[in-house]
Amino acid sequence: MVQSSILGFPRMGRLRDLKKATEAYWADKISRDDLLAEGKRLRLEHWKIQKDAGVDVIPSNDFAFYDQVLDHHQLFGTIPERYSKYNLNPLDEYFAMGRGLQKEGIDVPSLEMVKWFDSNYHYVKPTLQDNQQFKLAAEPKPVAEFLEAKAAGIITRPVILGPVSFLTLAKADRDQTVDPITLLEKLLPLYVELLSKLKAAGAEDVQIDEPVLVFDLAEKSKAAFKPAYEKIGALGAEGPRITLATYFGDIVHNIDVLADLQNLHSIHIDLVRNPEQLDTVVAALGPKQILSAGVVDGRNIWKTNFKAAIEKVENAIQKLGKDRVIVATSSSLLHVPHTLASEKTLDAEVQDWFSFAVEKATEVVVIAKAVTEGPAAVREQLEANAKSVQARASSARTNDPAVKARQAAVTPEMHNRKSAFPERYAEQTKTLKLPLFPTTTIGSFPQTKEIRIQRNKFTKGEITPAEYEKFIEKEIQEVVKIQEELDLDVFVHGEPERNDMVQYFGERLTGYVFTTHAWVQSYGSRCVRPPIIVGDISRPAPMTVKESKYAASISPKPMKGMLTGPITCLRWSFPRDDVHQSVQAQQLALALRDEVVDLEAAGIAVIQVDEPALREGLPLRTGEARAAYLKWAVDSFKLSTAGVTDGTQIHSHFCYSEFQDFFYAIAALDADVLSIENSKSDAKLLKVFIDEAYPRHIGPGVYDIHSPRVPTEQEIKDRIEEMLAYLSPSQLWCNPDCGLKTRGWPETKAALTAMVNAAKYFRQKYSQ
Ligand SMILES: Nc1nc2c(c(=O)[nH]1)N[C@@H](CNc1ccc(C(=O)N[C@@H](CCC(=O)N[C@@H](CCC(=O)N[C@@H](CCC(=O)O)C(=O)O)C(=O)O)C(=O)O)cc1)CN2
Ligand code: MET
Ligand SMILES: [Zn+2]
Repeated sequence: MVQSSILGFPRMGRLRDLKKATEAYWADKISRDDLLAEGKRLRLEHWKIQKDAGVDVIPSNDFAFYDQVLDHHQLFGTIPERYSKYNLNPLDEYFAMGRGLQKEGIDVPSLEMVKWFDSNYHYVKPTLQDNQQFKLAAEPKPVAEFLEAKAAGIITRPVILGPVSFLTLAKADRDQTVDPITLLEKLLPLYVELLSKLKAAGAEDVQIDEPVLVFDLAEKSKAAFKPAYEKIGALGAEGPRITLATYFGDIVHNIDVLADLQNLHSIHIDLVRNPEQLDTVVAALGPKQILSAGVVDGRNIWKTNFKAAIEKVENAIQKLGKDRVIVATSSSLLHVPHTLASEKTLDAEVQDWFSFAVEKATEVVVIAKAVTEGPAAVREQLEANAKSVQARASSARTNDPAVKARQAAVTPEMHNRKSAFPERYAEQTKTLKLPLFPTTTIGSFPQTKEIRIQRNKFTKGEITPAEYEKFIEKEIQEVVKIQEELDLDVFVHGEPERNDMVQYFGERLTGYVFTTHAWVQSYGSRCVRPPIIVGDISRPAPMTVKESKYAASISPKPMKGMLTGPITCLRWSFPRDDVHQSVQAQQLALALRDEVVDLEAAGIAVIQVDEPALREGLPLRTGEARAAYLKWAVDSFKLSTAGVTDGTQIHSHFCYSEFQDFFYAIAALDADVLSIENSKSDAKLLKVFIDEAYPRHIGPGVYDIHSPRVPTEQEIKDRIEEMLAYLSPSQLWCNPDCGLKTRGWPETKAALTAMVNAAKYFRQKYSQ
């Protein structure tokens, strides 16, 4: 019998229950026991959903209160001393690492958070010491959660991050020099101990994720697989059967590693992203090894094409036999929303094209049944599926001849500004007249409860568009006044009208549909509701001009217009899977180009086009694919921004990624001013500016906005001082790491006051 399996389930709950409980706990509105109980309730509910759907292999330990990678810090006893020294209870210590803590004499920033592979999920980077010791937690979470499920009558397959991935994704702590992979020998006994404990608790199977196998691995990481899995495999019958899971790419370039993994029970591969790897991987399996075939997409919301998925699985069965193949999701379902059943406002035509986590659970079961018992056993489901796949392929929604015609008319010149930076800058200074170390913010100001309540009322029709507009104007007045008081140099309107920087644009563009409950975890308690691209994209009307124009009309200082760039709109949406992403990006770029030109015409002389997702779209492996991506991605940004005159200053913004090895691409965008997250990634990034001899203006973030912690003026001065070792005073801007929407007002004002004071200090110093 061919089994069905899921690699991980979204943990927020149907109505973002985990987010609500976690934030209530942080606000001291519920107790620790309440939060722990809510976590337990959600885990149970999610196991039951999968069990009721008929899924054979159900994951556990895929749950986390903040991030599943961060969990391993407590699991392995690698909590940096700056957190452990307070002897907090484990939950608070865990949140302190995730989001920092500033309370009752405690003042500690969070650990660094970065993108999880090429997704919009963020993990907390394991951070290790030169003299790192490891110690398995007394009650390891994977064991506890396995037992919890078992007590409810559900036998699960616990998931843990593998040792090679844990160490490869880790970094040395600030001021430490250790290369984490060299700690393998010390770490391995903990895996052995944990696996024995899991086995003793009754776990027959464990999923060990080694997603780094899809990278071009450094030799040291690659060589670590052999000793790691020899040791783990040596447990034999004393340990559980191991499924080694890879996803988000193929493992063909690392196929020789499989020879060292022959004592593992099964190997999971992503056959949605890279179906062509099947033959190579099958050929490299040991004689008894099982293939876990990831054929149901864990990263997108399109209904699985059963016919195509069944063909892939049948292909594997032909070579391996029915008892050596498992049907699985391509990756964890963490990246898709909970259930389509919550969507009450989607057009029926498109609703039938989608499948979220709950629906995907049924999909793996149907596919497994089809290949086990034959198609007749699930005839009805197969017929219904073929019908929706066909309906989507032939829908008039997907094809807009006017958009196609406009794309055909794009010329190379449309990608370039009229003059080079020095001439542009000369024009810009005529109108802008900025001081040295100009201060600005990244766009959003706190999205207060009041803003969300008013927007909610507006969405529900409880207040009129005019009333909502009036409310937004009042908010803009407020942030303009505050920016005046803070004495910032380039103002923003604060983005109060935006629910999210991508969703907002999705809601205003033709070719998109959007949802009401389709939330996906982005980091910690924060979620996004990615809009869905279903057809060709165009802009029926200006999207941001009204608010920017209003803000400029009441502000004495330059007002920065604020847009989300084409690549970020694409990456943070659920994209189409029927046309290449470069086509979708160009359509977005053309829509945004019109918006940029309209903003300029409305008198907005500084326009920021955010592209924080540019880096995450970079193919995970080096080589030709990367060059091809960068060509169309950079072109899309340039196409969206190059319609303006020299005197209009184009800014762009980057955050949430490691940029050291990517700065050349950001430089290629030819933006006049960049703001780039820097405050947690040490001086590595700064060094690049010298290496690249970066010629334009730049504001590396001077403080971390992900934490409620307020930086001191001295800290900010130290940051700027550090930057001045790499950049000249005339090119440096002063700004936070990212937008302030997730922050409260008191900490925002305090932090910006410190920032403005620090900028003034250097302005004074360098103007003498
Ligand atoms: N798409 C996207 N990806 C991104 C980022 C980003 O800004 N956008 N930033 C980076 C980090 N990720 C982030 C992701 C989310 C949030 C964030 O603040 N999310 C909000 C939700 C934002 C939102 O869409 N809010 C809506 C809906 C708000 C809401 O919850 N409404 C309530 C009702 C209103 C109420 O009583 O609060 C409901 O629907 O139940 C709005 O403002 O209108 C949250 O989780 O709290 C921040 C950063 C990288 N990736
Ligand atoms: N302009 C946006 C903001 O300030 C940029 C955010 S990047 C994730 O929120
Ligand atoms: Zn940002």
